Amino acid sequence: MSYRIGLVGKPSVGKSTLFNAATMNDVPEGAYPFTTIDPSVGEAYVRVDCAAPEFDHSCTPNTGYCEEGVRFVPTKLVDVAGLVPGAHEGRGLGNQFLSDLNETDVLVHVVDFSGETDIEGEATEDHDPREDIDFLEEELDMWYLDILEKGIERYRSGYQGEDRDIEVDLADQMDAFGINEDEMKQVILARGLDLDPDEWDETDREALAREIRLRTKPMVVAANKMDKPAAQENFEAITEEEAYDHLTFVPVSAHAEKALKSADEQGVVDYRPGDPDFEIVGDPSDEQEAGLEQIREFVTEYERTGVQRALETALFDVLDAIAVFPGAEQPQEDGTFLQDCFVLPDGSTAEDFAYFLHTDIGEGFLHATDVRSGRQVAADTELDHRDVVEITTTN
Ligand SMILES: Nc1nc2c(ncn2[C@@H]2O[C@H](COP(=O)(O)OP(=O)(O)OP(=O)(O)O)[C@@H](O)[C@H]2O)c(=O)[nH]1
Repeated sequence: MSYRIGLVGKPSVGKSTLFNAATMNDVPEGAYPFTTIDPSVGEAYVRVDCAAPEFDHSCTPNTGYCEEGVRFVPTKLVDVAGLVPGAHEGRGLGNQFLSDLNETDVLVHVVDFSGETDIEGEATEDHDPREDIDFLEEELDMWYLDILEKGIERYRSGYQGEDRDIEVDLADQMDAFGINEDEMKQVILARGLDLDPDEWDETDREALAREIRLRTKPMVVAANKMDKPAAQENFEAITEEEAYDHLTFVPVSAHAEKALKSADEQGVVDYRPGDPDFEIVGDPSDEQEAGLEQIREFVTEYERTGVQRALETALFDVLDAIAVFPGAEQPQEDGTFLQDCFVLPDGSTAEDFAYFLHTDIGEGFLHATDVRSGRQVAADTELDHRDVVEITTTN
């Protein structure tokens, strides 16, 4: 499997700029693990510190690429179009939008923090970005609530037989969100509720829907247009507020990332995507140089342009996924080394990893070796981010 990061946002917030910047990559031909004719799905990369230098070898990536010790691991970026606010007029989110959302593992909500686009995406001044953040969350919660209510009806109708447990019917109904019975039960009990929906009032049902949404559709807010002073002010204020503690914010200038990647392609700068700085190596015009220096000020202050960081935060912080290298201490006979780096769910064990590589490897699993320490690792040991693991099988 490959993770899918969904990019959402109302019109004119810079979603296309961010999508293009993240997927505009000068990678060697044949480095693409998947080709797609769907323009809304692009290949982006997440950065992982390569393990190869620790073994004094260079890696030979099968997919993605490696630049000076940083591995760029492919991930899918999906432009989920169709977030057109209007639900305040009772329109709600479109079905296509919702079904596309279902196919993503984590969301990056692009919000124009400069306040220069109104809720419909038209140019304005002093628009409050909180409205956009709240809007998407509330709409998602209503969507979840709708499905939760259907699950409750299903339980009440006794459709699945008399002795069904509520968590079973709810988990069945909400299957597409990837929540199982145990997790459903946990959510209900954590809210201090009985396992009987007749005891729940509307507030309880709304709270359950929200909790399930937060667990199954985690989100990063990409605070875009942070190169503008108004955006910076909004960012400072909003990220301080308790009401937004449950969200992860990343300051972004999609503009800056795109400009740096273009300048890098033109040979004007040397820039590795996601780095906190760049070097001017070509011969820019005065105007271009002034623009680049402005960008430098921004990336220095905010440490990076934020485009890479938004994607990495989504996978590695919000989803808590881990990147694992299958490998051995020495290069293969053909000279290849650490060809792969896979992104796996949080909590993956050595055995899960074996099955991930191939069913035969999973079925023949004997033991795993942590290549750094040379120690054997049991089947049920949870792996860590950046582990290098060799699997030994019976066949
Ligand atoms: N200052 C600034 N402007 C940006 C940034 N990112 C995008 N923009 C500008 O914002 C406007 C909208 O950007 P788009 O990328 O077209 O926005 P979108 O969200 O894809 O809009 P639609 O295509 O209408 O859905 C353009 O004029 C961009 O140049 C940024 O980081 N900083």
